[in-house]
Amino acid sequence: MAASMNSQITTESLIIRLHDVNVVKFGDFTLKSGIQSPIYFDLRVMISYPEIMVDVATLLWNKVKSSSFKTICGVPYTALPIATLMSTAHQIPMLIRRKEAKSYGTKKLIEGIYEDGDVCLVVEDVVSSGSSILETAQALQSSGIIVKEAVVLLNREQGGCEKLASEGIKLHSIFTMGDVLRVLREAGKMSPEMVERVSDYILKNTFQPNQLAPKPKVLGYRERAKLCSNPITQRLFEIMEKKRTNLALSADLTDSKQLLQLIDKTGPYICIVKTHIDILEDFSEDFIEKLSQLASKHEFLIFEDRKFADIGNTVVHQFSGGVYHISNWAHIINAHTVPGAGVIQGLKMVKTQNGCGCLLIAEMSSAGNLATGDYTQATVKMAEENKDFVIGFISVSNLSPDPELVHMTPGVQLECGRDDLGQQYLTPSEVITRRGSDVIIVGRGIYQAPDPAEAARQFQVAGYDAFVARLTEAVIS
Ligand SMILES: O=c1ccn([C@@H]2O[C@H](COP(=O)(O)O)[C@@H](O)[C@H]2O)c(=O)[nH]1
Repeated sequence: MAASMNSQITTESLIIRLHDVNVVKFGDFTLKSGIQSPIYFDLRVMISYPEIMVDVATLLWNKVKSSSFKTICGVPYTALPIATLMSTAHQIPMLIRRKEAKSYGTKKLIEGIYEDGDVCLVVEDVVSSGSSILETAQALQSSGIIVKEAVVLLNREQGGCEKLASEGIKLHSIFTMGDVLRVLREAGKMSPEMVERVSDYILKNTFQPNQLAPKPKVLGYRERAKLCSNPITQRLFEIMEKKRTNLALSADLTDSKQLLQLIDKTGPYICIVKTHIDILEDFSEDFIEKLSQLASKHEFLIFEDRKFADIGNTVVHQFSGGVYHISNWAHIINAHTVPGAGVIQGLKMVKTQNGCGCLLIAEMSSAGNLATGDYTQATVKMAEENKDFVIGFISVSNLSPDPELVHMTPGVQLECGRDDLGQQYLTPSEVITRRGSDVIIVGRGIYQAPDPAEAARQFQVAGYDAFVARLTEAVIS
């Protein structure tokens, strides 16, 4: 490793200082790709140590100063302040990539001044699979900016460099995982056993250039059922296995007689009936009794799509009381996380008839919805912290590798498209095979079809085939 231009900073001394301020952590960590790692570099800690930030920015700059670029762009968020330091110290204009395009105003993905064909250097803190650098590079490229090089503090040596090279991006790094292990071992800050454990992990967890990230193992429904501690998810996966279906019927009719007929006809093909009980014109206790009888007859769970979204105290009453007494009959409910964790605590307090699991609405299918980015991530965290009651997500993608958390996706039809009010449709194979969701939720695609039972059968086959394709792909890759 070379000493930097600033004679005070060597990469060795920087590694030791990063270790001493707790940037390097040992344990069991889940990386962005979903795989486990015994070592984690939390470089966000650096912002509390300005002198380290300046040294990192200096080292990065020295590494690339002979390259040719007109602007620099940090991968959000940790690399943003580092890129800012490089920009101000060397008077190189900076660009910022938005994680989501604004839905108002300029709707820009890239902030800052640039012209078509400008060359931009991407700055990042750590690279493992290379996917974060690639996301930023692709956003820049889609705005007409050329990305040929990226610079990173730590290359974890898990295939990111090769992946970026295969996409035409040359990666420069200050140090590698091998350097970290050597320096920390020589300084007596890492035991030989831990060095061996990490080296072994790196050897076994290298990303292939044609793979954005190693796919976590795809489990069958029977295996998932066995892994679930919550009786509702256990039961759901058992039904999915037995009936070979991942189809939830969104039973959005307003007449109870027609609704019961629809459910009876489609019952053999579904694992869940999703209701909006408050749209029924003629709700009665008798309807609930008949719905529960159909649930036993056809073996499906009842999901009331009430979307609780109030403070804990209020949702207690909404769930247990009022006209509908949802807690007496629903197996599954759902909640928005906008009120904070109190909504989960409130719902969890209610005594239920069937035991009840809650899905958190982490993403939505409708155009322009705000359940994205940090909101989605915070929702995933809430789910992981409340697994005694939260059984998964309403989402349009796979958000957690945890086999106990189930993903259910609305906005599904046999062809992609949209309705006039912002609903956006994906196909079963997009949702299940490519995006890794578990359950397709289908409403109008079934109940507005000329023959709803036949439509349900088609969705059952399409959804299940899509799952088998995901299993098969996982085995082959
Ligand atoms: O993000 C969401 C959350 C819930 N829904 C509900 O799913 C069904 C979809 O019905 P389709 O007729 O298949 O469009 C409906 O009950 C929504 O309230 C959703 O669509 N998107």
